[in-house]
Amino acid sequence: MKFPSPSSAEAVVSITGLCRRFGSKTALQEVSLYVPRGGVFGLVGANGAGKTTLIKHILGLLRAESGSVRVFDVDPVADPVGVLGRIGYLSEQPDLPGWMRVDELMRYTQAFYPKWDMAYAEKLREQFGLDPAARLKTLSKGQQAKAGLLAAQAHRPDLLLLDEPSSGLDPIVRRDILEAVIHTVADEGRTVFFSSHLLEEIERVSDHIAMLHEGKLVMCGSLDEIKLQHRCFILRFPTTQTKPPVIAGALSVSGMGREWSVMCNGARNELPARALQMGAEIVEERFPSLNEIFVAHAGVTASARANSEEQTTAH
Ligand SMILES: Nc1ncnc2c1ncn2[C@@H]1O[C@H](COP(=O)(O)OP(=O)(O)OP(=O)(O)O)[C@@H](O)[C@H]1O
Repeated sequence: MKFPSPSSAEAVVSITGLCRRFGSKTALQEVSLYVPRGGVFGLVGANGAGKTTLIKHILGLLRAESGSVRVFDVDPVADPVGVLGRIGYLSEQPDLPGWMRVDELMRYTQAFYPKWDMAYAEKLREQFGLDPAARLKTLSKGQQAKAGLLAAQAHRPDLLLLDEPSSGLDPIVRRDILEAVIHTVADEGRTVFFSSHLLEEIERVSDHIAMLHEGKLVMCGSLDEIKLQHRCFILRFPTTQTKPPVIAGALSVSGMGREWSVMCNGARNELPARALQMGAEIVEERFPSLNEIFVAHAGVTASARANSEEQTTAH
């Protein structure tokens, strides 16, 4: 699947045809995506979709099996110091030294980053309500996530990379973390790359999104464009349809009897005429939620795989 790409000068991350297998398991298959400079880029996908594997390639922790990965137009495996010095990274389970106090963590992390901004770190510490004297192992899961975010953010990285940063946290801590993320972007020219399996979270904070499903990129683009391109129609047929009607341009069709819900991607002007030709009337037209869009695209991938498996078995 091809998606529009900015020029490499505009892209903070530029991934082309990336494939990765672990034994017989394909974790990433021909993934190409471009993260533009500035704004929040949300990577969404169910558990096991390949999000962490993709992030590990951006960090240079995994070498591309095939395809290429460029971060700031540099290969992160060939130049880890050059790339990692400009990235702030927070993983799903931040690996913090439990014996350290919060203020020690701040001084310790400062040693790794020449651009560390202690005044900004202090501001974040206060904003997150972290006691400077508290040992990290005594902090709650939410407080540990905030301490990890502080350490990832206070050197004002060009790219803040967050792998499921709010996984397992309560709604208030999630909100605090997302707000800190949005403020990071308000710092001129900074980019946040944020992975989550929570679509509503991605929808709330992202300007651009990419959707991974079973290692494949099923959609990528600006959130506004994606939402505008998709449309849902409820069609009513004069008679009961015993199987889903085949409508050119439909991404997904669901329903039963006389009423069927049809989602289209880019064919919204043509679809009403096609429905009319089939004798159906449109009883409702609306914008689908991001969740509905994701499910429709994931379903297309699943049925394409089932078809190709059927063809392989037939040969
Ligand atoms: N080191 C590894 N060895 C074997 N299989 C792996 C390894 N790392 C990842 N995988 C497999 O690759 C697939 C993608 O895993 P990945 O962790 O990238 O998904 P994810 O989208 O981040 O999932 P989650 O939301 O659960 O963290 C999974 O099927 C996983 O089991």
